[in-house]
Amino acid sequence: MSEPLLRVENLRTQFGRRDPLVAVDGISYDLRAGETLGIVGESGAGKSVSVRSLVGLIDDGEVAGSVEWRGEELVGAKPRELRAVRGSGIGMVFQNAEAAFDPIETVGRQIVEAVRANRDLSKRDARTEAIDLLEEVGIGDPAGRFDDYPHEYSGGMAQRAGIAMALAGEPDLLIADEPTTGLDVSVQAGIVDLFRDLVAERDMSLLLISHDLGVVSQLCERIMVMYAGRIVERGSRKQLLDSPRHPYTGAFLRSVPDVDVRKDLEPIGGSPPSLDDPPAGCRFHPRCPAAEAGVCDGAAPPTVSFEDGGEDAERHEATCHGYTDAHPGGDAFDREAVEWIEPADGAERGER
Ligand SMILES: Nc1ncnc2c1ncn2[C@@H]1O[C@H](COP(=O)(O)OP(=O)(O)OP(=O)(O)O)[C@@H](O)[C@H]1O
Ligand code: NI
Repeated sequence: MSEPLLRVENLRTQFGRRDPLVAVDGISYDLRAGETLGIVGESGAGKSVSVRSLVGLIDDGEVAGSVEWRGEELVGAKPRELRAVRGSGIGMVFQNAEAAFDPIETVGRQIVEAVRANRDLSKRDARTEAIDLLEEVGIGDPAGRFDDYPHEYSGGMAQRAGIAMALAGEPDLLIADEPTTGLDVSVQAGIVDLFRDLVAERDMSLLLISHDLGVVSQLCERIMVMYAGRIVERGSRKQLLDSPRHPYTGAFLRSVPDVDVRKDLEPIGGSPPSLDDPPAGCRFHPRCPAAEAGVCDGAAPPTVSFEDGGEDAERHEATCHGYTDAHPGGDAFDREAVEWIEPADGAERGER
């Protein structure tokens, strides 16, 4: 297997010192070339902070842990190095595309600048490249729209132009944070198709953040579920959608419209905890229908692994007390399926 492009280890981001708010609390994952990984979760789970922390975009908080990009450590790297990585290796797309542009400069000139910042091209060649990029992202009449100002683009076109900006440095990884949120449903579908084409044609990796499981499951082979600053479950799209193992994942799936099946939605009761004083034990326990007093509110839950999904199965893991003997369990917890149990930090090893 090739070395991962991105290796995130125990990433932790906090804001404030006296009463710190830990927005991202020790998350780890790898991303290899060509992989598509989605992070889903409710508002406030720490999804955006987690990806901004990767590339030096947290200016008023402290980032700890390790983020290796092609073997190069990014946590604590110099601003110049981080800018270089953001310019060429990693492209970023945000929800509010218009904010990626300077309102008083034309879209075309800004893309030319982004192209030239990363590649040694003449002005003329960079202009041709910028027009090609606008065409690639689906802007009709790209040469004609080159001299438009950002506000002259519709929301969907601005998002496409933002993607063109992110592609200007020929990135190997595209990080997109809620790239379709706030757009009309029909416009969203076009953006999803665009990402799918770009990933396939450019052989890029994609790290997609969204509260919209539909969008993530259309684009990502692997999915991680984040709750209150931590990853509570990870696996392939099929593993998570067909056999969710964490009660939060199950509740999350029941709370969002299905990609293709109509069903009754059940909102998750209660609200996510505040991250400046999270609940002890499993952070989901106050909302969890299967929570067990004395177990789930005690030690941090263990991470358990499941072997499902057939031959090319992903690593499927959930961080939950329900699979240990300390928990009375029930139908929701298929203990037979657990292959091994690894204690999370500070958690006791669960007996099988
Ligand atoms: N600059 C900051 N200073 C203090 N707290 C912050 C800052 N940025 C984010 N937070 C807090 O960090 C937590 C995680 O926020 P984040 O934006 O990552 O959530 P999210 O999962 O992306 O949610 P959403 O779907 O609403 O975008 C929230 O409690 C938020 O208030
Ligand atoms: Ni966010």
